[in-house]
Amino acid sequence: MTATIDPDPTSVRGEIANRLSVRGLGMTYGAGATAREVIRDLSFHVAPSEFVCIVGPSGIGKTTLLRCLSGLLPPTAGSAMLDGRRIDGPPQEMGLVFQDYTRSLMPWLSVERNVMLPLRGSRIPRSERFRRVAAALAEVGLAEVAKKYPWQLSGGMQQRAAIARAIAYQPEILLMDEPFASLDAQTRFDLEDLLLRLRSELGVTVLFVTHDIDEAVYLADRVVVLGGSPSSVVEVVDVPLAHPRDQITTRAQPTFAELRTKVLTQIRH
Ligand SMILES: Nc1ncnc2c1ncn2[C@@H]1O[C@H](COP(=O)(O)OP(=O)(O)OP(=O)(O)O)[C@@H](O)[C@H]1O
Repeated sequence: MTATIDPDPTSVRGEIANRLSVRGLGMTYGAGATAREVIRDLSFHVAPSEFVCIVGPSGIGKTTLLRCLSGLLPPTAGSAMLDGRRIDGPPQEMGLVFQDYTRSLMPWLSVERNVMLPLRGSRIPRSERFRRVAAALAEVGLAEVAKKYPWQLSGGMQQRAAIARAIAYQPEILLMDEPFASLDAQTRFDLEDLLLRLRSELGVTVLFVTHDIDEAVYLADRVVVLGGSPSSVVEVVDVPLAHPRDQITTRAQPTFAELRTKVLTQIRH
């Protein structure tokens, strides 16, 4: 990452309080008569090891926002900062899982080699790389198809391979754009719990976009609701549900239902 230090108002006596901070971010596609302003003056932050979910109606600019945060798309206004440094290229400590997972896997590489890809060129010893890849594939239930090619797998399996690649990289921050959208309910629950475990065991910071309000409430410490056109943050909902969370008992709690209603109300407004 190329980075320039920028004084960060979120700093506390010189210490960085937030991992990610987004300040007054704006994004306009195109210029002149065809310009389309998608995001305006959007601000929020993510603390170290925090799990933040972003929800909002389709087309509101969630993917655009993640592309700006991952350094793939420069915002046209405001800034996105990682540890007080302006993000202006893909940060090394970030792992990404985007919606278009089918395009992110290389068809000429086996599943195992695809998952290994981000580790190539690193100083991690070969044996450790293979260990990490095998562990990540086992976590997402793909150990049996390690030697197959992406085009030999179903859509859901390809999506899990993309998730395994992000896990094997062991990023400090995970940016995920509807990573579980095409998975069956049971696999989805398993992978949600895997993410929560990664956060509690390794302290990974997660920013997670989803259409599924129940998923957002189940996973998050805070849910950021986007709305408006151009979009910005309309509400940030704290999720005080206890950890470890459980797919059955957590979702059955009255607080869970109240939070779901609160988020849904904001989206519908
Ligand atoms: N490269 C681009 N050029 C022009 N407009 C774009 C481009 N990418 C996205 N848009 C527009 O920006 C808006 C926001 O798109 P984006 O994909 O960020 O929304 P989203 O909230 O992620 O949508 P969904 O929930 O349906 O995935 C849409 O109207 C889309 O058409």
